[in-house]
Amino acid sequence: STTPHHPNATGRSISLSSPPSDFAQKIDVNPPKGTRDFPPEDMRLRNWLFHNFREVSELFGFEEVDYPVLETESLYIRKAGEEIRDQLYCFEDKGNRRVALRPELTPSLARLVIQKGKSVPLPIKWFAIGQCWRYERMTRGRRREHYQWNMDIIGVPDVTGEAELISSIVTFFKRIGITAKDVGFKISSRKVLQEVLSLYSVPEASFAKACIIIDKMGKIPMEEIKKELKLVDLSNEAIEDLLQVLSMKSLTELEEKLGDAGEAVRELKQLFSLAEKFGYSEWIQFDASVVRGLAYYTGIVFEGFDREGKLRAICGGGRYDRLLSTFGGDDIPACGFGFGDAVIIELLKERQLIPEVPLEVENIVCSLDPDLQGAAATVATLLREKGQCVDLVLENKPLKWVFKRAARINARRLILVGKSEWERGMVSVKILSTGEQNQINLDDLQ
Ligand SMILES: CC(=O)Nc1cnc2ccccc2c1
Repeated sequence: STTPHHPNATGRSISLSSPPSDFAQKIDVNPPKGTRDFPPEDMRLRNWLFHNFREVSELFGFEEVDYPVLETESLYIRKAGEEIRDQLYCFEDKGNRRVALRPELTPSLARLVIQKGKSVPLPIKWFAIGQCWRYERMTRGRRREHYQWNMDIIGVPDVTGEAELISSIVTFFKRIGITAKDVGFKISSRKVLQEVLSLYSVPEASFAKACIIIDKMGKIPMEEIKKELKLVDLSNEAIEDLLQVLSMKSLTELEEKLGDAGEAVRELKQLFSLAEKFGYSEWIQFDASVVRGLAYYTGIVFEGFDREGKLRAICGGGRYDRLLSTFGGDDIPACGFGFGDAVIIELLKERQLIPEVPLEVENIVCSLDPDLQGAAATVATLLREKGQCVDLVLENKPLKWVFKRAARINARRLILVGKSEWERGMVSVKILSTGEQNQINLDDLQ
């Protein structure tokens, strides 16, 4: 080139034609606040986790779906005071549209089900694994994105839907080595709340708001809970009664309070009896304090928890029979759950159940002679056409370098293309674990 070159400290030549300021522009190599990169080792663990999500979903006959990470903001505008609404990652795009990065997957599912309408026969059993976003002040230093596994059953009104969903999560836990000693499910129904509030003629509009307030029990002081419940028109009597019911841990106790005629007790009894048939009774318990923090739940709600009580909820879900109709769709019953990718990894670390997911490449192929680079490519292609993984050494490197890389990528075999062998249509194959080395005819290589 014509421009003068002067080696700088690193010995690499700098072309002075570009102004020195170009070199001051070192970008910030970290991802945006609250987000993560997945370098290879982390990506292998994530793939292991998602592979198990997928395998279980397919074991239960569910079909995979996906939606855009960007949705119209109105999909999430609910007036029940949810945290997910306060933290919506929303903005106005260049077409002046109000849009949002999805904070959860269920509204997208509802949108797609309505879009598909009668063309999709019921019951619908869909699953998705998608990245979800929230925007919160970094003061809390919490993550702004996570991946969620969702499974949903649309069109099944009975608690057989919820029983099936819980069975799929139990199946997942078992697959990755988690037992009923490690985690359990707290199960309740929002109909418990509904039936208590109906004793006090609380307006329907207060129901969802009351649920969201009650979901904060244990996270904010009880005085604050009571204050907020008053603000949504609950009388002191109603509040006291409600809090007493929410502390119940047995269905018998609940039945004494509500009687056995209401839907709440009946459905919970049905669910616990189905759990027996599915074989996961030891995993579940009734706990009236479970309401979950999403406004659209209308019936059974459940959450997976770690029995040591160190971690936040592992997963959660329930019945949402009104969501489709609030989006203008038909009155179709639905239930589903969300399972985040963060707490489960914390739990696996706690239990020393994080799997070894090593990089494994069957072969490393290299030529010892610059003139045989093409021959090495031929050998690599031949093996790849047989479905064998090959790391092809792309430059002429000393053997010491090749052995080091072979060890790092966990290669089983080193295929050496040398001049004398190649002339006889042979290559040298070294099994790296034993050191055994043979000369193999190219046609016999597999
Ligand atoms: C533990 C964790 O990462 N939680 C998390 C992270 N990002 C989210 C984003 C949207 C909704 C919920 C979220 C939850």
